[in-house]
Amino acid sequence: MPGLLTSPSFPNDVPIAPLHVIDYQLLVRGDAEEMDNLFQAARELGFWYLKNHGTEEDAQRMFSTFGGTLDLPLAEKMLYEQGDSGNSFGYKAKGKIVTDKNGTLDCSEFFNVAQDDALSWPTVIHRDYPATITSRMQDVVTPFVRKSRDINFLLLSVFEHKLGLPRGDLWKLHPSTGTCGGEARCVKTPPNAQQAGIGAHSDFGTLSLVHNRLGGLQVMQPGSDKWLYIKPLPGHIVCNVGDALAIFSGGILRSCVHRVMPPPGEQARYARHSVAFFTRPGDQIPLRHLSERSKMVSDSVSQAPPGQYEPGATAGEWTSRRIRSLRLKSRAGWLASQGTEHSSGVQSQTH
Ligand SMILES: O=C(O)CCC(=O)C(=O)O
Ligand SMILES: [Fe+2]
Repeated sequence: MPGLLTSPSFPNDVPIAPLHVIDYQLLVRGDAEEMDNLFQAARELGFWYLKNHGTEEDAQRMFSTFGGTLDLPLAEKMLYEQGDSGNSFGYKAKGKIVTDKNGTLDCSEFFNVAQDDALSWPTVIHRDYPATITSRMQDVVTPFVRKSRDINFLLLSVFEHKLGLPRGDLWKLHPSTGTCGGEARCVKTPPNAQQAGIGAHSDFGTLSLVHNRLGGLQVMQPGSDKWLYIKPLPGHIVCNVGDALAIFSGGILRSCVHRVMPPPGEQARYARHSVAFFTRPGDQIPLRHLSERSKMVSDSVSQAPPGQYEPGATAGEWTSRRIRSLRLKSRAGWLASQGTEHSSGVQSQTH
């Protein structure tokens, strides 16, 4: 599959975001310095690389499984289209989402598989998927989802500790009973694209794990108006904080605006695939800062405008509202889909 190649190599004349590299194995061992590094990365930019995570082969199998699915004829993929009701699971066709305030439509397609469906397989919780996915659910998708979720839970335990929250406080917002919006995704953008694959947005979940082969992912540092590329590093996951975790932490952890542009330099001639896993809170969990549980969070909330970290919705309601707005294909939808980063002045959406 040519689109999965890492060559031609990433050019060295484009601006690159200076992300911290976090060693997962050091976190597993409870290394205090690495925990500090992770906390610093999540507070500053909300993006970091993760190495030694042990899921590289699982991710490679996801690229093949989902890459093959996205290569199916359009009519077949459309049988699984997510629709306009605010549901994220299934297929998102090209041109369904606005990427900027002028109403420019996106050129990316994705396939999303619900964490709930992967973990309960063969019991269906949300929806059905094409045979290219169901035939690999047990040996590819479910292990990827389970391992990615475990990684995020370890990262959350570090954040609990560093935020002064009681142990388990962030975990329990992601219960294993009931439904949640967590999902695995593969994004594909065509070769020689002339517009954004995914417009500026912040992720609306808790934590995202992104496996990149070709470049194109860009992030904007808080207080800057410049886009910086995130250079794919072999064997490294790009991790980022989503809006829900920014809200729970009263803004201490940053959910930063990012987008997907055509790959830089010679890489632009190829189709680009990425594989991601999104941890999202349980659908019934109220999205609200945890200031009653941590003095650090309460101090942060007390300095923010009233209501900033209290959108007045459950995680499930909020996610579906955002997706519905994104698909309105209008300037109004674009504005309504903005997440916690609206305060930065960047015109962003949430995904
Ligand atoms: O494709 C990527 O590198 C990132 C995708 C992304 O930001 C998203 O799906 O929310
Ligand atoms: Fe994203």
